[in-house]
Amino acid sequence: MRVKICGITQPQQSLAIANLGATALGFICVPTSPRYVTIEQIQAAVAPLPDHIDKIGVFANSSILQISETVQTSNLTGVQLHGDETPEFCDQLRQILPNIEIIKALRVRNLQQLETTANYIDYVDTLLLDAYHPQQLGGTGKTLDWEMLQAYKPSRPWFLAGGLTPDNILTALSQIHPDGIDLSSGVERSPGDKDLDKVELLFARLKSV
Ligand SMILES: O=C(O)c1ccccc1NCC(=O)[C@H](O)[C@H](O)COP(=O)(O)O
Repeated sequence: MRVKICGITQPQQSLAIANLGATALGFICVPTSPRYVTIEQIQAAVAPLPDHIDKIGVFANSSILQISETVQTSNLTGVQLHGDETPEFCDQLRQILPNIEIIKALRVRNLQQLETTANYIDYVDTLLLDAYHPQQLGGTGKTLDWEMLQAYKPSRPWFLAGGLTPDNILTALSQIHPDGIDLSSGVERSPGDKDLDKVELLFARLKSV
């Protein structure tokens, strides 16, 4: 299973988290986020990482130009679209960045919204389901309604996100079977400052899955 740790801000934590078992690291390119990182910070965090680690830039309602410039200058391998990007936008981005993984994040609060994820299937590589929050786009620590996701089987790989922690991860995975999981605030001391003990505990617990 893929495990993405999101909201990395400190270059020295990036390799440490990869060495603990993360398969993907996420860098927040949303200026309003407390986890926002500049292109220079992403470059420093990405530089020591081995090739097999996915390096994902997280954007929300950015322009195609902004995204493609950041991807190219930061050596990212994927983008996560965490705003209100349409399927058409994902399609256009695919034309510009054909070899980059496109992950569409959807903030889901009910079954009707869950069904709209089908609109993206033809235009993205991966889906990511996050919790809805009225003021914040991501990193909220809020969990989704896991019961609603028990029968969710899209024809694209998908990540479960939203309020996952070392303490609730096994409960979540006993109920639902995503292709990957994404954690941010559940393995932090404060926004952007990852707690390596919590990350280690997470991977120790995942060994039993
Ligand atoms: O983390 C942020 O601050 C953020 C801000 C704006 C858009 C997206 C953001 N994070 C996206 C992520 O991938 C988080 O990992 C995801 O929302 C889960 O967060 P958490 O509930 O804290 O595990």
